[in-house]
Amino acid sequence: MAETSLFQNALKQFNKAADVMDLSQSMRQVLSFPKRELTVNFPVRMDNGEIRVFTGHRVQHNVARGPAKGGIRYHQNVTLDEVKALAFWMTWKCAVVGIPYGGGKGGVCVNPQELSINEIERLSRRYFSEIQIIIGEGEDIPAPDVNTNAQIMAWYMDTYSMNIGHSVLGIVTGKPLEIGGSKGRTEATGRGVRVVAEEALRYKDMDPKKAKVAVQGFGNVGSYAAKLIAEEMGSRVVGLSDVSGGLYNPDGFDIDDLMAYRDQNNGVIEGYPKGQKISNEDLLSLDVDILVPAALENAITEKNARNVRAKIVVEGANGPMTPEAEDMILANNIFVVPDFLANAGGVTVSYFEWVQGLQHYFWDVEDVRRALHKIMKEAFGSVISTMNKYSIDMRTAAYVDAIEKVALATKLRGIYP
Ligand SMILES: NC(=O)C1=CN([C@@H]2O[C@H](COP(=O)(O)OP(=O)(O)OC[C@H]3O[C@@H](n4cnc5c(N)ncnc54)[C@H](OP(=O)(O)O)[C@@H]3O)[C@@H](O)[C@H]2O)C=CC1
Ligand SMILES: O=C(O)CCC(=O)C(=O)O
Repeated sequence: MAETSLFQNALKQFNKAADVMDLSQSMRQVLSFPKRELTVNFPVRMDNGEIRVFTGHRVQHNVARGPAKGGIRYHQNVTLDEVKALAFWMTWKCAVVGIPYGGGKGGVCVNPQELSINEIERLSRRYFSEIQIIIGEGEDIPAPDVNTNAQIMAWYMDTYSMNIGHSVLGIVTGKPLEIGGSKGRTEATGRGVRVVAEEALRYKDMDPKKAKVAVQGFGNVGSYAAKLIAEEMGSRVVGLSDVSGGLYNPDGFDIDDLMAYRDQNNGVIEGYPKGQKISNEDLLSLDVDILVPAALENAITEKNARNVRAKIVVEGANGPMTPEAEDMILANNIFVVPDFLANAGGVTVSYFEWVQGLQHYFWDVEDVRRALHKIMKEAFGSVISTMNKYSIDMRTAAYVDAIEKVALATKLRGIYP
C-alpha cells in the first residue's frame, strides 16, 4: 500500500479550517501551493576518498508576511513531500504566534549516524552553497531541526559569509552564542511546549503539580520540554523514549541526570539504570495526564490512536498525528494542542536571534524567556477563543487564526482572490 503523503495530510487539516472560515476557492489555491521547491543533488567526498551524491531540498511555502523561515533536517527518510508539509506548517506557525515570517523548510536525505564529523561538515557546506540561490537574510533564514545543531548552523553561516565576502549573522538562526546566537534558543522549543502544557492544564482545571507526563523523543525538543515541565511546573515526567526505546519510572525522572547520561552514551537513553524498559508503543499508551510526542511525524496513527490514554496531547514534533488518528483521539475527548502552536517557541526565539543579529545588540536570557512566554501564552489564549467561538477543535482553530493573518497579508499586498 502506498504511504500516505504528509503534504496531503497537512492539506486535509488546512481545508477543514478553510471550510469553517468559508475561505474562497481562489485563496485556498493561493495558500495551498508552495511558492518555491528546490531539489539539489550534490557530491561529497567521503573520508575514504570516494564521492557520494546526496539529495537535498529547500521549500518556501509562503512569503506574504515576511521572509521564509524554518529548519533543515538530516534524516534518511527525508523526501520532497515531507519538506513541503514541514514548510507549509511553518507558514501557519509563524502566523499563529504573530512573528513576521513566511514558511520554509529544508532537508537532506542522509543518515548522519553513518557519517564522520568531517563528512557532515563537507556535506553541510556543499548543501548550503547549493541552496544559496534562494537563501538570504531577507529571503529565507534556515535553522536547526532533526539531527542538525548549532555547529551545523555555524558551518552554514561561515559558508554563506565566505561566498558573499563578509559575515552575515542574519542568514541562519540557532547559531552558537559566540557567533551571534541568542541566549535561550537551544531550550526554546521545549520552553514553548512547557508554556502551552501549563496553559492547557489550567484550561482543563488540572493541577500541574499533580500531573503525570510522558514524552516521546529525547532530542532537543523532548529533553528540554521534559526538563522544564518537571523543574518549572513541578509535574512528574514518568515516561520517556528515543529511537532506542522507552523508560518508565512512576516516581518521575531526574531529567538533568538523564540528559547527562544520554550525552555520555552515544546520544541514547538506552541502559539508563533508574527506570523500567518499555517500548515506544507502551510509552504512547501510558496512563498520564499529558503526552508530548516530540520525535518524528506519524507517531500516532489510526493503528495506535485508540491506545492513547493521556487527557491532553501537546504536540512537540511536527505532524506527529495523522488526521484519521486525530479524529479518534478527539472522539475519546482527549484535548490536543496542535504542533504548529505547541512547538512555535523555537522559531519565536529564532526571530529574536535574527533581530539581535540585524541590530548587533544582544539580549539577556531573562528578556528572551519573558518575551517568549508572553507570545506563547497570548497565542494559546487567542486560539482558545477561536476554538470556543466556532465550537471546533484546537488544531482547526489554530489554522483559522493563522489563515486569517496570511490571507489578509496576501490581500493587502494586492492579490484579490
Ligand atoms: N529543534 C527545533 O527547534 C524544533 C523541532 N521541531 C520538531 O520537533 C521534532 C523533534 O525535533 P528535534 O528535537 O529538534 O530533533 P532531534 O534530532 O534533536 O531529536 C529527535 C529525537 O527523536 C528521537 N526519535 C527518532 N525516531 C524516533 C522514534 N521512532 N521513536 C522515538 N523516538 C524517536 C531521537 O532519538 P535518537 O536520538 O536516539 O535517534 C531523538 O531523541 C521534529 O518533529 C522537529 O521537526 C519543531 C519545532 C522546532
Ligand atoms: O527556528 C526556526 O527558524 C524553525 C524551527 C523549525 O524548523 C520548526 O519550528 O519546525
